[in-house]
Amino acid sequence: MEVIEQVSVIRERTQALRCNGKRIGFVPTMGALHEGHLQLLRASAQENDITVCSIFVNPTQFNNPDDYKLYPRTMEEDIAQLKTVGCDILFAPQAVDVYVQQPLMQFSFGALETVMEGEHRPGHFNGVATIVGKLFHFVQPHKAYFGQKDLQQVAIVKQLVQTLSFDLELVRYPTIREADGLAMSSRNTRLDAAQRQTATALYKALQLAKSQLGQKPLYSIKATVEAYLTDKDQVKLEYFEIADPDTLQPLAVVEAGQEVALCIAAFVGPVRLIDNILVNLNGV
Ligand SMILES: Nc1ncnc2c1ncn2[C@@H]1O[C@H](COP(=O)(O)OP(=O)(O)OP(=O)(O)O)[C@@H](O)[C@H]1O
Ligand SMILES: CC(C)(CO)[C@@H](O)C(=O)[O-]
Ligand code: BAL
Repeated sequence: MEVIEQVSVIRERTQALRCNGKRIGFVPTMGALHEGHLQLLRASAQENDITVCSIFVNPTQFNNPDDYKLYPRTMEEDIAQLKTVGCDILFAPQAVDVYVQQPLMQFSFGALETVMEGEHRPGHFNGVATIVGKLFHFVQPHKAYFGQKDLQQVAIVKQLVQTLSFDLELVRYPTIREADGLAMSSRNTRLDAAQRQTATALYKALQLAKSQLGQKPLYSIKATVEAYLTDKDQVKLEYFEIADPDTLQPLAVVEAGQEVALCIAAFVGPVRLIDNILVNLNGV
């Protein structure tokens, strides 16, 4: 596996690969790799000639300085893992090389950025769109892979691709979970043993809500989830929403045949986690 740090080098490398007719798959990450990332990489390796992974803890998408400072960084282990999943190129740039031009461009994603992650993490999606746009220019992929765990991020990136006419295919890959249901996330490593145990409450809350969909009104389901999590030590719910899976707008009612996204964000101790499931309301 080739490791490239410089923007000018990755540009030249991927440009040459494209000219030679190679199809490039791309998995952008912030490192501290886990099985969720590895599955995206395996899918890319299977579906493309060349797989590029980026590792960059992007400062502009963090709204909380402690979250940025404490974000896990495990480059040596990451490199070892990447070699096992058919990754051809690791792009691991420095912030000074990525952010030469200031100030940042301001994006507008309309209603998509006023709810959930957009509402609770001011500036987050502007930072995500900025770095993802830059990475797409640097890597020039044919196909880019994102996880459903960050469902709203996928919708933002889809809009970015459409608005700026990037010529690539987006893949939304299902969420990979631990055996007890907790969505894999790099931030899970910041949980202590008790918090790790408690963190399963997020997925359980989603399952509880799912079991009531079609049986109870949505406001009552939301109240049930809030009550369930209020009882849990060290858990502070930020939001639970029942939303349209494409627009991410909260729904007031659901209809038979509709697909809905159940989305949650909560602090477990000092660590903010998110999760979601998609539910198809067949026969409701
Ligand atoms: N459990 C998972 N299953 C599938 N894809 C995932 C999972 N976790 C992360 N991804 C995806 O991997 C890509 C890189 O994510 P990132 O590096 O932020 O990891 P992360 O585990 O989501 O970390 P954190 O949530 O702590 O920021 C994103 O597209 C993300 O949605
Ligand atoms: C897409 C991404 C790599 C941009 O920094 C990040 O938001 C992530 O890891 O989900
Ligand atoms: N995995 C999404 C990136 C973030 O939390 O900043």
